[in-house]
Amino acid sequence: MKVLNNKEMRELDRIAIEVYSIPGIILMENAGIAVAQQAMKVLNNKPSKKVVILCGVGNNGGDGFVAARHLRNKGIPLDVFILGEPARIKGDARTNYDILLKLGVSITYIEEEKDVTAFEKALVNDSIIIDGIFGTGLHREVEGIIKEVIITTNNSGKEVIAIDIPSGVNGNDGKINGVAIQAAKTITFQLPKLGNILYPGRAYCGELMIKDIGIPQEAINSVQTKIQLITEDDITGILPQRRPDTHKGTYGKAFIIAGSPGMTGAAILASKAALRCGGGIVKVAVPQAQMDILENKSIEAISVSLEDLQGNKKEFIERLQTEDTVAIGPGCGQSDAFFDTLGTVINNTTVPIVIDADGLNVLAKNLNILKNSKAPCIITPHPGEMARLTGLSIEVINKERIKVTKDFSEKWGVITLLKGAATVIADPEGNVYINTTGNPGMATAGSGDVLTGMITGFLAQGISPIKATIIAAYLHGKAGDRGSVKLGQYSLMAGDIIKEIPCLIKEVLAEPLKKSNNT
Ligand SMILES: NC(=O)C1=CN([C@@H]2O[C@H](COP(=O)(O)OP(=O)(O)OC[C@H]3O[C@@H](n4cnc5c(N)ncnc54)[C@H](O)[C@@H]3O)[C@@H](O)[C@H]2O)[C@@H](O)CC1
Ligand SMILES: Nc1ncnc2c1ncn2[C@@H]1O[C@H](COP(=O)(O)OP(=O)(O)O)[C@@H](O)[C@H]1O
Ligand SMILES: [K+]
Repeated sequence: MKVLNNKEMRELDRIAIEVYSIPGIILMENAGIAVAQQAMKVLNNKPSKKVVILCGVGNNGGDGFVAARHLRNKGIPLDVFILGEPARIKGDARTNYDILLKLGVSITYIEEEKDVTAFEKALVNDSIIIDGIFGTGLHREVEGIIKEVIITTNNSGKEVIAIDIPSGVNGNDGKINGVAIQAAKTITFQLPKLGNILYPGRAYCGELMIKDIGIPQEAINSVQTKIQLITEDDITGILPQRRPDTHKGTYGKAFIIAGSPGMTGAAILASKAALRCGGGIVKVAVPQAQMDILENKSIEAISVSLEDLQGNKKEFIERLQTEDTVAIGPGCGQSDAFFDTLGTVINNTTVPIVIDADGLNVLAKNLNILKNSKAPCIITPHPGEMARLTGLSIEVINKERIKVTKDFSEKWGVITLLKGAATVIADPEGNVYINTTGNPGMATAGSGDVLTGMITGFLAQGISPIKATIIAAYLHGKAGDRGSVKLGQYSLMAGDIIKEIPCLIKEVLAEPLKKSNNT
């Protein structure tokens, strides 16, 4: 699903209105109805009902006026507050404002301190607040009386439904323009905005709902953007069904170089995750001393002595050429011998390579070795590893997650998966995919090793590098979400993420199976 910035959303509205002749007032009506319906759902659980609606003077406020009219028709007591000079209400918003005036709806204009007090007084008992102050038109810091109203709203403890995007959140990047409404629910229209998806804005949205307001698919197709949100629909049906006339070779050979003394777990987690994701044969190169532990804990994986490979480069290169994918890095340590091993892999592999963890830490010593690669490379840094690779601070990386990931992919010709909330994936062509599954319970040792194993398992089966990365990121986060529901975020461990993989894969495979059974 496309994710838009403010300008692209305005362009989409323009195309719907001018090219496809859908009157803007219809879009506003649909938007306002969606908000009113959501408010009714929330109110159904409350003994006494009242809605307080905050409206700015733009179209976000216009949506608020429409919601007010529909709630009034349902007999819901209302207080409408307007923030800003009413003379500035124009166009469709003006039409809807005038209707409210004709209906005699109580409207209070918040211009000075005493009006903020009136707003506070309106917040009685089980009232809820609808936030229609600013949407995609926010363009500078929120100050003065509006800032006060937002702070009062946040301190009130009332449930807030935000229209399109919580007021104060910048739709372009999720940053906060001074202060922002903390919503329980946000209803955004047609497509998510970047500010709904990227932190901190995403945290201000509460539960995000994306409602169709009648913009045609043709209009959506014509908006140029390279940024996509990964959704369940994108994942369902991508994984190939298993045909009866196949064998383990059909599902590919994955070679994972992982683990070192004290970190055998990384190799175990990655190999198990690769097998659970359907890789046919998983071989793991670990130091000789780790082979027994690996074989005890991951009985289906084949172990190989890393020292033997490092000692016999010719055999190492021959082995690399028989694999369908190679992953390198989890728990490997940062020795010179390992840096050399990474160079051997990069120089002699033509199948997709996944580089993670210590693979990235040693890669940071000389990124230019990437230039020798004839293989598609996928790198999976967390912000700390990305800082080592780029020389940027972790703070800058987290503030500019999309730009940093995209720039790195374009510069080095790799697929980059920047971990964290939200995970950003970019390819060398400048396409960006944002993943929002996952939770802070996954901030636990080894969960990145599981992700590496998952990507590797999908790659082994011949799924394209970008698709394998996208599917793995989505399912890894979703497995973490399921695990956290069962065990709690405090107690989730990396191994618990692996346990959730089988059911999730069954679910995303189920849809095309049903389809093929029906034909
Ligand atoms: N046809 C359309 O364009 C549609 C737009 N829709 C709604 O319209 C919204 C966008 O409407 P607008 O473009 O009118 O913009 P907004 O309603 O978000 O806000 C613009 C108004 O707020 C003022 N403003 C912006 N930042 C300010 C600040 N920091 N302090 C004080 N005042 C500030 C601007 O000067 C302008 O008057 C969307 O978020 C969505 O809710 C929906 O009705 C669907 C259809
Ligand atoms: N707050 C969070 N929200 C979503 N996902 C998270 C969060 N914290 C961690 N994760 C995910 O957990 C994984 C952690 O990986 P990583 O830091 O490499 O761990 P390790 O090196 O211990 O294996 C990443 O996929 C990351 O996106
Ligand atoms: K809003």
